[in-house]
Amino acid sequence: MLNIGPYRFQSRLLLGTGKYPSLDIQSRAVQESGTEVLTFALQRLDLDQPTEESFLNRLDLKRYRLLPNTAGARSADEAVRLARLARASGLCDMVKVEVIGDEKRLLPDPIATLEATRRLVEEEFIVLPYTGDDPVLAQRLQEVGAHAIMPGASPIGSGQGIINSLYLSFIIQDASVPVIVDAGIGAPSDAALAMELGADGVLLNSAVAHAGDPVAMARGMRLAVEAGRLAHLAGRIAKKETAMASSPTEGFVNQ
Ligand SMILES: CC(=O)[C@@H](O)[C@H](O)COP(=O)(O)O
Repeated sequence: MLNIGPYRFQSRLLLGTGKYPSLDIQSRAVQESGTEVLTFALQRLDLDQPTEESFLNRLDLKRYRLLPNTAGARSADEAVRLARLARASGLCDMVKVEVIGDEKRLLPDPIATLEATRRLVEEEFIVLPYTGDDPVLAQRLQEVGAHAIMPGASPIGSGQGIINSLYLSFIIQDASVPVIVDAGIGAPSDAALAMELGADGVLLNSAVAHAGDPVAMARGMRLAVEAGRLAHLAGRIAKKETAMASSPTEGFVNQ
């Protein structure tokens, strides 16, 4: 069970909703993924025209918890404003803080992210900041009350998978809130590795939305997250430098 603030989830896969080839494919991929949490950029929604065709009209929203994100924000002020807008529109009190500080690489601004997180926690939001893979910043975010930490595996949309598994492990080891690896996941093997390292969940979008068959990839990601979690709980074997026969070599009758 994944616990984020007051919310409980069976699925550990959180899914983005941008850039699918069609709304029909998106809604089938969402179902196939088994996700219970859907994230979307608040800036993409026209809150004044809720009847406009959007994924929100296609899905049975009782089955999902919405996680609006502040993508597009370039300062703590903008992120806080977007989060307030989401709450005022009755969307959800859970928010993914995303403040970009490097436009070219879409990397998060650590200082603005920390500031926005602190202010939104004070305003009693359930706050999930998207951050780099810096273990010290992850600690600071927890100190100001973040309900989960979402370190990037690699730049958003890059599909490069986990660049720094060591730092990610440090964040996971020290965390007292859920760690959800967010952004840069390219293939199910990346998602499985994040879970094997001990992450509590994975958030991804591009790897499914841009796949040749998004619906099949959504299923692949679901299975990978489940497999990685099982492997983490089961405990993998240690890596050895030398070979070791996997069949017993003693005690046979012909010896
Ligand atoms: C949808 C969303 O929140 C993205 O900003 C997120 O970070 C996913 O990144 P990928 O598209 O790389 O999976």
